[in-house]
Formats: sequence, structure tokens, C-alpha cells
Amino acid sequence: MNILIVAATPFEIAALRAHLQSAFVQTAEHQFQKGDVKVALLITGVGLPLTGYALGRVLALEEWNLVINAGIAGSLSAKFSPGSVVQVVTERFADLGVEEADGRFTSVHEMGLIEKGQPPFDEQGRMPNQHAQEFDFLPQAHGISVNRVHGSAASIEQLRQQYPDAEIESMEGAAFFYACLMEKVPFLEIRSVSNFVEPRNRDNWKVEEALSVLNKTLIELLQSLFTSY
Ligand SMILES: O=C(O)c1cccc(C(=O)CC[C@H]2O[C@@H](n3cnc4c(=O)[nH]cnc43)[C@H](O)[C@@H]2O)c1
Repeated sequence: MNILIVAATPFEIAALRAHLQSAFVQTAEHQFQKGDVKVALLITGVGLPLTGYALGRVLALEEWNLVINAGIAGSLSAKFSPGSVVQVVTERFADLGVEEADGRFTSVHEMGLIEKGQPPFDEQGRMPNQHAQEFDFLPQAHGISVNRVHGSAASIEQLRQQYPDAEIESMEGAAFFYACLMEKVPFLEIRSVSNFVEPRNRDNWKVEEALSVLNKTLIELLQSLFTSY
């Protein structure tokens, strides 16, 4: 079984790497083996373009049984406070579109630049993960991905009006979904909440807590896959 774990930055999966170094045999810089299970780590860099490029390349070069995106994220929902960990089951490119003269946002799907319902998008411009129910071990959440993280009350209010179902904000998830759906590989996005999406205040971020719960979840998931495989 070949498992690829994808993160934007090395610090997000540093504890997982340490675990792999002690519990698996390291076969290359970013690759670990235990029995028939190979686990590879891919650090893409932050953001949608870097993720799309790095992941598209790796998916085209090798076959994977499961690809996991792991990282921290912002929460738009009172259900998910800092320290929560969720499985993101839908994603969308939330800021791909145009700003109208009156300040409203129109998405590429509303404009018809990407046809409504064109695979892998649904009629609303979301990308659902049809493998989500196979990994029903975490609370599920709807994700959005942005190039520019929301940091003012006005832009956050506009975002909530535009996408009332959005619960988790990241800078990579939609590129990850798009690449996996286009390549038809089973995938899973796991995000731990480091902050609420609120008027920018870095002092409120709980990055250490989020990293701790994220890596604990990843290690448990690997252990469960290992025993069920
Ligand atoms: O200093 C900041 O304000 C700041 C804003 C966004 C991200 C960072 C990072 O250092 C982490 C990069 C990583 O974190 C994800 N992330 C975390 N919280 C959010 C959020 O509220 N909205 C979007 N992305 C978030 C993101 O996926 C990046 O890869 C620092």
C-alpha cells in the first residue's frame, strides 16, 4: 500500500516525520517503509499554485492508494474552535472570480468561465470527496480555499454571505482536491484549527495545540490503516 501525505510546510508534519523515523524504515529522504506499507511525505509550499504544481507532478509520476492532505486551518464555525480536528469533505476555490464595480464578488462558475457542474465541480462550484464516508472517524466540515486569508470584519462578512456553508478556511485544500479528483486517487483532507477566521490577530492563534492534535490524529490513522490492511 502506497500512502502519500501532503503538507504545505515541514513544521506541520514534523512530529509525524519523527514518528516515521522511529517506527518505520527510512528508505529515502521523504520515504518510509514498514512491511508492505510505504509512506511518502510531500512538502508543497504554502498556497494553491504551489500545491497544484507539486501534487500534480507527484500524482502523474507514481501510483498511490491513498493521498492525505494535512495542515492547520482557520475556522468559520463556532462548532470548530482552535484545537479541533476535522475531515474536510468538500472544497471550493473561494476567491477565483472577479470583484464587481460595487464590491460584490462573482465566482468563475457564476460567470460561466468554468461551466456549472463541470467535473469535478458540482452545480454550486464545490468539489465533494466521494471517498469521505470511507474515513468516518472525524467530524466532517465544508472547506474553502483562498489565496488571500480573510482578515477584516468586512471581508469576513462578505465571505459568510457568499458561502454560508463554509466552515474551514485553508490556502491549499481546493488545489489538493482538484488534483486528486482529476487523477482519480482516493484522498482525505485532515485539518486542525489553529485560529478562528476573525479580524486579524495573530496573538489568538493556537498553532502548537493545532499541530499536536493534527499529528496525533495522523499517527493514529496510520496505525489503524496498518492494522486493517
Ligand atoms: O500570520 C498570519 O496571519 C498567517 C495567516 C495565514 C497562515 C499563516 C501561517 O503561517 C500558516 C500557513 C498555513 O496555515 C493555514 N491556515 C491557518 N490558518 C488559516 C486561516 O485562517 N485561513 C487560511 N489558511 C490558514 C494555511 O493553509 C497555510 O498553509 C499565517
